[in-house]
Amino acid sequence: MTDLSVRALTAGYGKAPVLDRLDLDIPSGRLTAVLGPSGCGKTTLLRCVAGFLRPADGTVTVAGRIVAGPGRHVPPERRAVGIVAQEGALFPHLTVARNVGFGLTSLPRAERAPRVEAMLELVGLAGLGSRMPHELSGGQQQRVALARALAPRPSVVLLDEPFNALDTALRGDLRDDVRAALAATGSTGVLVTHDQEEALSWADHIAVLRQGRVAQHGSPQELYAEPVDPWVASFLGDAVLLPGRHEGGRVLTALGAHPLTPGSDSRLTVGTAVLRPEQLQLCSAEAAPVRGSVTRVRFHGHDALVAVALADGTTVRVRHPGPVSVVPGDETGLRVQGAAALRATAADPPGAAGGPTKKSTDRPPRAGLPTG
Ligand SMILES: Nc1ncnc2c1ncn2[C@@H]1O[C@H](COP(=O)(O)OP(=O)(O)OP(=O)(O)O)[C@@H](O)[C@H]1O
Repeated sequence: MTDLSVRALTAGYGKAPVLDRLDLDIPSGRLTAVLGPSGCGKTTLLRCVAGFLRPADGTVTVAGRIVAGPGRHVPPERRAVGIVAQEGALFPHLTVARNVGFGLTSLPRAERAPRVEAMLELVGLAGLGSRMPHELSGGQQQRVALARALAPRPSVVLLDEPFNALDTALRGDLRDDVRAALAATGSTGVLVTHDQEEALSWADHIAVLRQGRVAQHGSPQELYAEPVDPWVASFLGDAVLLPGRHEGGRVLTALGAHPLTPGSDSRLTVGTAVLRPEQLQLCSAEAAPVRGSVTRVRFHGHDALVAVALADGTTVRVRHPGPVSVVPGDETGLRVQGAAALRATAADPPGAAGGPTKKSTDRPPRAGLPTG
């Protein structure tokens, strides 16, 4: 079942559309992250769903009702869509309780105060209804914004990068609490973000946007293990991309022979093999099937990323748990665990990877990694 469905949505601000016949189904009662590089159209999509922007073409359906389509534009307040903006956007002259109760005009007066109190309790702010927004911390303001969005029992809650302005420690806690509040109300949540880690760790479902279209959608696990192409692989976490050849159910790369992931197209004979740096292990050079020379070590606390140049000049990156004893210049052996996905190398549409983009944060796929 789906609470939000978008079909062939085309929208933008000038001649060239930002969203280009975009299709997307958001599963009901789940949390979906809409993830993509800056400028790919995430906020534009959200604005079309919320009703702040009229699409040029296509439809938006919320809880089975078309709210935007040819000749149809339901105003934002009648769409059953709640919104949590980047920085709360609370009404500064209203108390917390009046902010939360703002959308409850259709509720009988006697039921409003209990509903506001229940929402404040849900977001961990019971008893703070009489405060003014400026008397709250940034995290508390975001909680109020969530309570306000949930109060009218919307079909869908849109969260537009709501954790961005908060420091790292607070972000983690608030994310967990927002997740719990959405789950407790059975809400369908849509989080717009460009933070891959946030999407992977927070969402049940991810839709990756690239240049106004959905490049891939599915569970975080599916997308990480079976990215549809090298661009999605690189965008969603670190990837080791190597020329690969399919032979008898295995992929042959400069790192050896690897089983093919179940989602790989077995008819593809050559392409780009996708591995993750945590699948690679350092080992002693003597007995190793593959050897290389360490060119860089980056220590991150919980793990270290080690760049290793292979004999053919390709550089690959290894994620090693905890501290690591090798230093640049050392010879090391490499082992690979698990399966590799094999994807068509030219799967990207023209300009999608490394080509001109409206903003420049699209990360191109890399075959191996640069040294230094
Ligand atoms: N009001 C506007 N008028 C004209 N162009 C706009 C407007 N808003 C956004 N754009 C352009 O539309 C494109 C998509 O913008 P959008 O805000 O949807 O991207 P985004 O994926 O949300 O990016 P970010 O992650 O940086 O917020 C960008 O090229 C942007 O410059």
